[in-house]
Amino acid sequence: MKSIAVIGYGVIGKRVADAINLQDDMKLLGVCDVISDWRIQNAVRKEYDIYAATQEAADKMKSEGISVKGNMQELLEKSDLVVDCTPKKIAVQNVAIYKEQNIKFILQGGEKHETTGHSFSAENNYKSAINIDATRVVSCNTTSILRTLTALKKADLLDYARGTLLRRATDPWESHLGGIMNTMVPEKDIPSHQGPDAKSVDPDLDVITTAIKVPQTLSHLHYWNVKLKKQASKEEVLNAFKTSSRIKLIQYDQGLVSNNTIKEMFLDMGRPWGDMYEVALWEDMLKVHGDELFYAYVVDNQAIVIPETIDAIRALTGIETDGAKSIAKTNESLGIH
Ligand SMILES: NC(=O)c1ccc[n+]([C@@H]2O[C@H](COP(=O)([O-])OP(=O)(O)OC[C@H]3O[C@@H](n4cnc5c(N)ncnc54)[C@H](O)[C@@H]3O)[C@@H](O)[C@H]2O)c1
Repeated sequence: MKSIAVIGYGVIGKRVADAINLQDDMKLLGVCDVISDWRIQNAVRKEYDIYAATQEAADKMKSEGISVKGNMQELLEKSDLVVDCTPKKIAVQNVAIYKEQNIKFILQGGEKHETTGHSFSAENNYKSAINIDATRVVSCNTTSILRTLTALKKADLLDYARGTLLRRATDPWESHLGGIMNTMVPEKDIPSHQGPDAKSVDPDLDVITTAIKVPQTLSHLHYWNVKLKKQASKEEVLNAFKTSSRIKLIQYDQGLVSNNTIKEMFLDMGRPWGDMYEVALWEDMLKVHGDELFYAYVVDNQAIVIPETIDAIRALTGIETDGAKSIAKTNESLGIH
């Protein structure tokens, strides 16, 4: 049983902590943060051991009646692996501490590939992460790109892919602080960073992305134009996507006509926070025209990297050397069917 620490109990960290807690081959040792408000009270309610990243944070937590188990160093000393879910610029500073402590670590997509030298997407490169010291679970958008293009690649259908990403402006809980309203903000640079980022996992992919920020908070929406290696039928393409357990084919004709209706369905399903770990790809919208393929999907940015992180823990600690088995185990625990 491997002992896992989570540093940063925010949007991603709290979900990763719960997901670790659901596994029978790893143990959540504790969560570490600097906050002392309602956000960390969620961890108190769940009876997680709470560690403070700084002395100042420890004092504040104690003054709020939070029982502090120890400091970050003490948590790391007891752990086999740490998942750092702090914001960018902070995680990168923690890397020196993890290396000094000689502890395996996983960073999230806000960090650069160079920080770990390995980037992870379970269905693509699980094998290359087995027993290594560090990886970066790529961002929500990049994870969706890799899942979909890997499925096409494995079916020997993929020549090249060009995608346009409509990106949510901010996370729901922070929408009082920022985000855009009544406008759309295109990214100046083409390609946007997500296409090149997918190549940090799979350098062979020929993928170019453009991106635009849109005024809503629920999820991202991607439109893709793919050049296939040969003329194919819609059925062949769908069969390729069906080989991924983390792509969910959805029907526009079933009333799933927007990102808010999709979110509502996942809330109805009883998923925590209405989380959608899968890429929701419209089956009836998908079109094949000769050797050209067109499709669109929705990405729940807050949820999609959670199963990936659990698989990355199994790979790095070596508790499962078969990627397919890890994916199946993670899926079962999170209700991905
Ligand atoms: N939010 C998303 O949709 C999303 C999706 C995919 C990947 N990511 C990536 O995940 C990472 C975390 O993002 P997030 O959205 O969860 O951020 P967040 O701001 O919601 O949470 C970060 C947490 O880290 C804590 N923190 C800050 N400084 C700390 C320190 N020194 N020690 C310990 N804890 C500290 C904060 O208090 C907060 O609770 C980033 O790399 C981000 O790019 C985010």
